[in-house]
Amino acid sequence: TQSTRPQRILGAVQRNATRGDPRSVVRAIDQYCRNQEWAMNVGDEKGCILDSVVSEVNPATVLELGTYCGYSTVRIASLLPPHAKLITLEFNPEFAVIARQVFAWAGLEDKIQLVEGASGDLIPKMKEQFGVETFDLVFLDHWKDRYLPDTKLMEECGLLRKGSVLLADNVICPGAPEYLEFVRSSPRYESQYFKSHLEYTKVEDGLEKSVFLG
Ligand SMILES: O=C(NCCCCCn1ccc2cnccc21)c1cc(-c2ccc(F)cc2)cc(O)c1O
Ligand SMILES: [Mg+2]
Repeated sequence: TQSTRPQRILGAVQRNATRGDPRSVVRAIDQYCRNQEWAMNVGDEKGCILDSVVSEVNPATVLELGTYCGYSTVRIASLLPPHAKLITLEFNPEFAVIARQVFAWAGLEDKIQLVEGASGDLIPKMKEQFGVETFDLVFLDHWKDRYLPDTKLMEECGLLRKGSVLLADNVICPGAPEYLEFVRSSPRYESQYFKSHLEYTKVEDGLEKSVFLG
């Protein structure tokens, strides 16, 4: 039977990366997706911007919306301090199966908690079910039309504190126009655009970093 793209990405990791070496896992996925077949990982160019924001925030609690194969999850988790907590939400169970194996190959399964389901259902349960107070960093990389409603939902659920950082992928391509308009015009957010390119292409894309001012 035909393999899926996530299965082929996992195969590339298992063939080319070293167990327990997160950077080699990231490199193996980037080489496969650049040379063999495109996939919607944040990629190496935007990934460096992600790395710099994670290092600057040095978060104790991280929420990632949109796991896919776990590429950005591995990038983030490999930069976290020892007792930090990374929760990543994935809607597609097939993606979740692959991502868990990628985390294991990277040796990061103890730092990452993958939860399956829809953000709109899971965000209101974060405090009671996952013992989270607030998130220091949120990486938005799921359905682009959910960026804005989920940001408002996180505010309503008290999951953001003064200084919480939202980092959103794909604000140009595929685009999240309502989200961009909101964070750039709201007095409760300080936003900054990091111009880059759509993963593995020359098409413009970028990350929007927005600090919640409380
Ligand atoms: O669609 C994208 N990502 C979202 C995938 C689905 C997420 C589903 N999901 C996960 C957790 C979760 C929780 N709640 C609800 C839903 C949830 C995406 C697309 C492109 C892209 C594609 C084609 C093209 F021509 C150009 C660009 C590039 C990217 O970097 C992307 O990220
Ligand atoms: Mg993306």
